[in-house]
Amino acid sequence: MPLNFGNDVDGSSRILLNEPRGSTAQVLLFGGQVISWKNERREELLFMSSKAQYLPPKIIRGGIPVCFPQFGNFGGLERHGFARNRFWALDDDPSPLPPANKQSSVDLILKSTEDDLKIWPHSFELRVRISISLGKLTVIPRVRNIDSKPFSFMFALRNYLHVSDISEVRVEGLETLDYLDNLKGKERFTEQADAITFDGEIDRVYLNTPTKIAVIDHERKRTIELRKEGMPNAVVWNPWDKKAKSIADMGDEDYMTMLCVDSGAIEPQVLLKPGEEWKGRQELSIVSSSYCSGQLDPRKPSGYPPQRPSLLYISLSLSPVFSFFVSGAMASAWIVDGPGIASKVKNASLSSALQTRDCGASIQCPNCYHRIDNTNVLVPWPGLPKGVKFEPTDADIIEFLEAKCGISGSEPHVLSEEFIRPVTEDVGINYTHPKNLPGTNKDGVSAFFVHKTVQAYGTGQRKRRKITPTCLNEEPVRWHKTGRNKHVFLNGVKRGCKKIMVLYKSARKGSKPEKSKWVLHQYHLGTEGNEIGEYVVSKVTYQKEKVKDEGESSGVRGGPGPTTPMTNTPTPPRPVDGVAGDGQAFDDDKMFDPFYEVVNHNQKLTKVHGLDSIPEAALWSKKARREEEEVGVNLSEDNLTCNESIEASSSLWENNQILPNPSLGELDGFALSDLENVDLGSPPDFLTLASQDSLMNWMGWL
Ligand SMILES: O=P(O)(O)OC[C@H]1O[C@@H](O)[C@H](O)[C@@H](O)[C@@H]1O
Repeated sequence: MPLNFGNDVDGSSRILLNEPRGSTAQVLLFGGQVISWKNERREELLFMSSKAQYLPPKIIRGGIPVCFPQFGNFGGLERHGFARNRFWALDDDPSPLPPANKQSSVDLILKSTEDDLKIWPHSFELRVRISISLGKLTVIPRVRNIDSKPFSFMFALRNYLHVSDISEVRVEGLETLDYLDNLKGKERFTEQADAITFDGEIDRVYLNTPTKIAVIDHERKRTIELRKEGMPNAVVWNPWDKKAKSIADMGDEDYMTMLCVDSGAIEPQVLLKPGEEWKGRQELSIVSSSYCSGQLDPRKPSGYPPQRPSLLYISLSLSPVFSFFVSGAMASAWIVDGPGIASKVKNASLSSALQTRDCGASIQCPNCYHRIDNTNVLVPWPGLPKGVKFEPTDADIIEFLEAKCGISGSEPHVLSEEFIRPVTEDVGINYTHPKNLPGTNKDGVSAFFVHKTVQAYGTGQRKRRKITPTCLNEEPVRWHKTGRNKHVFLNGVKRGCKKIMVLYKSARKGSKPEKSKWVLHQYHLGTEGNEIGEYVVSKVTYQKEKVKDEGESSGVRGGPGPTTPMTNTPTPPRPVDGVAGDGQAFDDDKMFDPFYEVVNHNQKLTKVHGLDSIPEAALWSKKARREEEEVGVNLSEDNLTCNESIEASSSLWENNQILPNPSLGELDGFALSDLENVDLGSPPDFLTLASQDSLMNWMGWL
């Protein structure tokens, strides 16, 4: 396939790279420079100055300029060398690299000219291969010495990253390293901060850096991971306001939305003998909303601040996505050696000292960056601390599903991979009694499963929710949908749906089906009636009696304040279609408004909706109710399910002989108890403690 070219206003060509999911990159022959990289949502990931000039031989401020054969003013040549303001050519012979797939990759070459040799007397060939794949931009630079004498050079890829707000950005992976400070005459310092944050000009060349560096953009909930080979330096540059004003091709406020984190071979320089070739590699990839410190290069030294006793609310490292609540001093309270997380640690090819220090189990508060000290655990494989509860929000689960179904283009969060367990058996979650599911417990801690949509729904339109007893004395039970589906919003956009189901023991003749305390939340992508994606997440919970526990009340409400604010799943705009938010579920006015009685005095409605109808009515907004009154009773698939349950469980009920009692007292109790089940949206601001036993059980299953 031929390369895709676009023409610039100045007549020069830009090469357009694209990959099937829609991400793109643009590359100029001038400077061999990437000037744009967009993800599949067409979001630009690289910064381009608002005053960028495309006027060769002027440099272009933004994208990824190539600095060669010098970086900055580390030598006597023009700043950052001359490669960035030369016209490069397409490289037809990128050997020894195999020919590029031209749809997503381009090979460029810059050869020294007569004029260049006057400035820098070394014959060279500088090549870059630029390729994109889903969520990733790769640059492979090579320098070949075609001279008769050795030469040394510097090389850097200046990555102008586009960030939402520089003061909300953090760079991880450079802590404890030495750097040369360009603002202080290249004096050498040691990085003291746990992570680099920005509140002023910065211009540093970090030495001996690890292969992975993370640029975490809190506001955008996005992390760019920089992986590099052959380039031991990382440069961090932001001119801040004063310097930005002095840079002609930079807008006064541009510094707020940019950060350069460069890969470089600067100090030491690269020495090449005649005929030799140097090769580097850089990958920039988007790591969805979260990132785990422990995943950074394990070779990096880690500093741990002294442990803080007392209560801590923590979230895994860089993102407030997965929430945990931890109680008590943590020194000796680690759950260890579950075959899930811990087995990874065991398998890591690290010394045992490093495994216990930086094994992926280290956990950091996203607000104060306090990292829990796990250096003093007695047992060798730290896992999760005592009392830690995996409690993703609805939005987290939808994000996980998007990643799992390949829709977001990012990898599922590392913890979601650990805790949302895949079920591959033909028998889906819906057909197994929840008490028999692995990892479930009656302590109020939820178990999470991801499984194929077909395993959730069976075949056809009807949703199979009847659970076949596994032994003779087991009662038949069935999931009943309760309440309306709840839309789940990501950044204000409806991206998924949550169905809430309660397990009922099927009714015997003459009695009502008896509600159990098992609750199932089933999440799918898309909107109601337009479900998409191959997978569904099921969250199974046994609702514990609400007993006021000392630990809970002190820890959850009245205890010393956590150091970090809780995850804030953005409150979505109120849906226009009348779906109630969690807050509405407890709105007494709505629960006991006149419409409520109307619904339940309407025999037809009561019969059709059956058990599902009452909490649903309580949850409806008035607007939705009015709409439904106008259009009449809507026989949804859930109504069918109810009919299905009627057939299966009770002939009396089927014959409408045991309608729910429409008296207020009965309805009151009924609605309230069901509403307890209906809540269960995003977790509350402070989570209750999970028992260590339940986690042990869970991890045992893992
Ligand atoms: O304006 P340029 O040449 O792209 O360089 C930008 C900055 O790059 C930094 O690396 C240099 O240390 C600064 O001195 C310089 O201002």
